[in-house]
Amino acid sequence: MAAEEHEGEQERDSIKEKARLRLREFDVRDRFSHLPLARASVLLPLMVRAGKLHLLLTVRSMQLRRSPGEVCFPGGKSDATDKDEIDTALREAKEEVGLQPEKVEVICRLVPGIDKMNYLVTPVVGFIEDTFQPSPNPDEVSNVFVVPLEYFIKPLNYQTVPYKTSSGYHGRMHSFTYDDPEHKMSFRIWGLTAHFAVFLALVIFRRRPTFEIDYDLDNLISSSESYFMNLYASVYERKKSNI
Ligand SMILES: CCCCCCCCCCCCCC(=O)SCCNC(=O)CCNC(=O)[C@H](O)C(C)(C)COP(=O)(O)OP(=O)(O)OC[C@H]1O[C@@H](n2cnc3c(N)ncnc32)[C@H](O)[C@@H]1OP(=O)(O)O
Ligand SMILES: [Mg+2]
Repeated sequence: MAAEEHEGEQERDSIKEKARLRLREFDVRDRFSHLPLARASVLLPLMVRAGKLHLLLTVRSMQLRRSPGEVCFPGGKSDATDKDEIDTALREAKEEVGLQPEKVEVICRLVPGIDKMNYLVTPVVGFIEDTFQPSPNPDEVSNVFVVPLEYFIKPLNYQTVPYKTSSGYHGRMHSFTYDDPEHKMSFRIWGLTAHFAVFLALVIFRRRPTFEIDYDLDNLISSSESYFMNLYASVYERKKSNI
C-alpha cells in the first residue's frame, strides 16, 4: 500500500474513533422506548470523506403525503416486525436508499424528537462507507446528498424560524441552506431534521455554533434531555386532555 494511502486510512480511523467515543457517552439505549407515543426512527449516516465527517441526507419524493419535497434522514415509522428503534432505522434505510444493514456500523441512539404528527422519532447514528452508492427508491426519495457535519455548527446560510406546536409549545427551528457542489443544487434543511443534525454536530465537535442554541453546551446531556422532556410533557398533557 502506498504511504499516502496508509496515512489517509489512519486519519480516517482516528476521526471515526474520536466520534465513536463521544457518541457512546450520549447513547440513550432504550431509555425513552416506553413512552406511549407512536414511533418512528431515522438513521443519521456518517461517513468520512476527504478527511472530514459527512452526513447523508435525502429529499422526500413529491408524491408522499407527509412532508413532500422536504429534506430528511432515511427513516420511517416503526412496524410490528421491528425489534427496536435500530431495526426500524436500518429497515427503512434499506427500503429508501438501498443501504444494506450489514454495511452500517451502528454506534448509538440519541435523545428522541417529536414530529408534527406527535410521533416519537429516535435518531440512530451509524457509520457507513464513503464509497456507498445510494439507489433511491423513487416512490419515497427523489435525491440523496451529503453535507459536511461541520456545516451544522458553522453554516454559510442560516436562519432561525419560530414555531409553535399544536400543543402550544413555543420554540425555534434551525434552517440551513446548503449549496451542494456535487449536485450544483441548494438544499434547505430545517425542522426536525436540522434539529438532529445540529445535536449530532454538538455531540461530536463540542464547539459553540455560530448561531444560538437552546442547550447548555457545558451540560449537553442533561440539557438535551430536559429540552426533550419539556416538549414531551406539553404533547402528553394535551393528549391526556383530549381523551
Ligand atoms: C428534543 C426534542 C426536540 C424536538 C424537535 C424540536 C425542534 C423542531 C421540531 C419541529 C417539528 C416540526 C416538524 C417540521 O416541520 S419538520 C420540517 C422539515 N422536515 C423534516 O424535518 C422531516 C421530518 N420527518 C421525518 O423525518 C419523517 O417524516 C419521519 C421519520 C418522522 C417519519 O417517517 P416517514 O414519513 O418517512 O415514514 P415512512 O418512511 O414510514 O413512510 C412514508 C410514507 O411513504 C409511504 N410508502 C412506504 N413505502 C412506499 C412505497 N413503496 N411507495 C409509495 N409510498 C410508500 C408510507 O405509506 C408513508 O405514507 P403515509 O402513511 O405517511 O401517507
Ligand atoms: Mg421514510
